[in-house]
Amino acid sequence: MTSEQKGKRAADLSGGSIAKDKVQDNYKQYWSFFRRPKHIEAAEKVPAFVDTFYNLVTDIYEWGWGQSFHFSPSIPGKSHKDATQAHEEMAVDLLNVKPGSKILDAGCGVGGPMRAIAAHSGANVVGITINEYQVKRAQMHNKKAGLDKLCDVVCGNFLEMPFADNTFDGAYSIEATCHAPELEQVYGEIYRVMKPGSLYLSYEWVTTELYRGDDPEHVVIIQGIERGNALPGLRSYKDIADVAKRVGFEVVKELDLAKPPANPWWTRLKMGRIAYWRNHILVTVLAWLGIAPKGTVDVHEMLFVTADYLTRGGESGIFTPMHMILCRKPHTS
Ligand SMILES: C=C(CC[C@@H](C)[C@H]1CC[C@H]2C3=CC[C@H]4[C@H](C)[C@@H](O)CC[C@]4(C)[C@H]3CC[C@]12C)C(C)C
Ligand SMILES: C[S@@+](CC[C@H](N)C(=O)[O-])C[C@H]1O[C@@H](n2cnc3c(N)ncnc32)[C@H](O)[C@@H]1O
Repeated sequence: MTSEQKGKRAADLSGGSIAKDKVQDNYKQYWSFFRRPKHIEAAEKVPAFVDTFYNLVTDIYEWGWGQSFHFSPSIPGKSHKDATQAHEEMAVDLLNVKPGSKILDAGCGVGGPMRAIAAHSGANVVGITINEYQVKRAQMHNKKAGLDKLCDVVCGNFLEMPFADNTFDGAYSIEATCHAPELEQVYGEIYRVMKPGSLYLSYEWVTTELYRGDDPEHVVIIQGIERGNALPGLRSYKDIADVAKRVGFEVVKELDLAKPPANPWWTRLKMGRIAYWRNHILVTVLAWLGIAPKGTVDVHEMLFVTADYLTRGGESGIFTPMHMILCRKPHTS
């Protein structure tokens, strides 16, 4: 059984691993990072800040989006679910792995991509996430989908992974390495744990060639995207291949999957607007009744605003969440 099981219900919204009465404080703490920019600039503080963010948003994401926490180009005549799955399967097809091989999912969320990829390829997937609550959710979903033999999940930091050198036959990361304070650190770690000759694919969040740092509107949009998605600072598309090469990878392919002929990835966000209002009312009532933790309304409002910044980033073409890079770890390094 591989298809996604029915997701979270609004009445099950929690603060992840945070105690119910601490959700509001953690939300304030999340914002305090942006009031003291030095804190997000201090690289060692970033994983804790990202962990707090995912405690706050994981249930809302699952409830309102599904088990795959990423975007995909929309495909005419296909559902969001099918378009998401196609985007995930493409990643593993490019890795060229055989059934039984062992691949890494760096930043695996609650494992939507991992399950689709394991089911499609027959590969064993090991996922890593900084967030303990996501580990529990992912393990539960893996079991429910009958994929727990192929899929394993570890709680840890992808900047220093608990895996030996040359462990994996391939690796991928889907919209996750944008959380790393230094891309070089996470690419370096992924490179270390991959076997020589194997491939790594990443879908990166970046600013595009249309972004102008001297255009105030561009700056507002990008800042809005960073603040609503726990990003220590969006990179330019230009930096990705340079970093990959610097850690030792050969770059096999690099392209922005959002560019035409792909259909816009942000239509799903725009189409959801009526549902977001319904969700807002539901969350407000549940929080008022004491069923959802205090603070859930604030988190939901933050995501509501974020959806708008993301849409503006997509429509203006200054931002893409699917700058794809495919790299090989050379045989001799
Ligand atoms: C890769 C990352 C996350 C990408 C997306 C999965 C999420 C980005 C914004 C999220 C959402 C925005 C609006 C929410 C809405 C108000 C609520 O009612 C239901 C959930 C949303 C649609 C939510 C779902 C997930 C996102 C689309 C980042 C973090 C690097
Ligand atoms: C937007 S989610 C994407 C999840 C998954 N790839 C998907 O598409 O569903 C980003 C993921 O990266 C993980 N992550 C971010 N920083 C991390 C770190 N330093 N170490 C491990 N995981 C991290 C988060 O915990 C989260 O699971």
